[in-house]
Amino acid sequence: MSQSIPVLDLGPLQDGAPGALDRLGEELRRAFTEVGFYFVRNHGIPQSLLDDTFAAAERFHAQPLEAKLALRINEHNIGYMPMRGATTRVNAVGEVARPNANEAVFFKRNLPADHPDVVANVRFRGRNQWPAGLPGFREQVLAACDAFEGLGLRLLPIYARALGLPADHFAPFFAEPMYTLRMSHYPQQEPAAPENEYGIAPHVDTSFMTILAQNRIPGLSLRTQDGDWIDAPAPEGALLINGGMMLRRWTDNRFLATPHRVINRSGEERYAIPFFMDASYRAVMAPITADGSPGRMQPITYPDFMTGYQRANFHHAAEAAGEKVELQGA
Ligand SMILES: O=C(O)CCC(=O)C(=O)O
Ligand SMILES: [Fe+2]
Repeated sequence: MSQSIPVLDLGPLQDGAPGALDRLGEELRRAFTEVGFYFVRNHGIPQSLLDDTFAAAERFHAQPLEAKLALRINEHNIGYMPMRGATTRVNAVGEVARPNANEAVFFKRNLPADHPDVVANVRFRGRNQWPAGLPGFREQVLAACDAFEGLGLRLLPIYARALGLPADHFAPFFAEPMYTLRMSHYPQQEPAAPENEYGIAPHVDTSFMTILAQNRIPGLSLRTQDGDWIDAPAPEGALLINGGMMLRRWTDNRFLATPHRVINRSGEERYAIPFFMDASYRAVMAPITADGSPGRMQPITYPDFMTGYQRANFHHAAEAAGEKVELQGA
C-alpha cells in the first residue's frame, strides 16, 4: 500500500524521550512489512565524515587501473572488482542482465595478521587490501567502518522492539558483527545503452542490514510489493537502510528483503557507499517466529549462508567465460 519510503527519526531516542524506543519499533515493523527500506534522520554520523569518505572513494577509483588491479577481489570478497567485472546471477526479476556497469572496492573488519581466523585462513575473515599510494585512505575507511558499525549497533534495540522482543535481544548475536564496506563507482551510462545494462541489476542483498550512503546523484530504485519501481533518492542528512536475505530468513520471512537496482543515466558520475552488516561469524540465527515455534528455516550461521548462497548461484558456464558472479553484500 505504501508507495513511499518511511523516515525514522532517531532524535527522540537519543534525547531519551519517553516511549521513543517503542514508537520507533512500531515504525520499523511497518517499514519492514510494507516497504523493506527506510530512511534514518539524526543518525549520529557527521556529514563531514560521509563527505570525506566519498572523497576517499573518488580518489580510490581515480587511480590508474593497474593500481586497483593489484588489489583484485579475493575469496574473502575483499578487494577491487573491475568495471563490468561481475554479473548479478540471482536476478530478482528473472531477467538476464549484462555485467554490472560499476566498479567497486570492498573492505571488511580490519584484522591483524596474527588473528587466529587470519592464520587459519577462515573464509570471509581475511585481511583488508590497502592501496599503496593513497595517504590517509586507510584511516578514512576505518573511521567510516567504525561509524557505520556504531549506527548499526544503535539500531538493534529498535529491531528487537519491532519483533516484540526485549531491547537487548540482539546484543549477544552482534558481539563482533560481520561487515563489508563497499565503495561503488557508477559511470554515466550512455543514453543508447541497452535496456538490460544496469549500474547494478535488480537484486536482493544478502545482509541483515544495509546502511547506504549515496552521493547526490540519483539512480537507485526499489520494487514495491505491488511490483512498481520507485526512486530511492538521497535526501540531505538521511541515510537509507534496507534488509536482505539474512534479515528475512532470521525473522521467519516476516520482514521484507526488497529488490532494488541502479541505473545511472544522470549524465554524471555516481558513487555509493553501502555498509552491509551481519551477526558475528559464529552466531547461530534461529528463526524468530511470531508464536515462538521453530519456524520454517533451519538455524544458520553467516558463513554457512554465504557459502550456500554462492554455491547456489554458481554457473559453470559463467566460470568458463571467466565471469565473476556478484556476491551481494558479502
Ligand atoms: O548504489 C546504490 O545506491 C545501491 C547499491 C546496492 O544495491 C548494492 O551495492 O547492493
Ligand atoms: Fe543492494
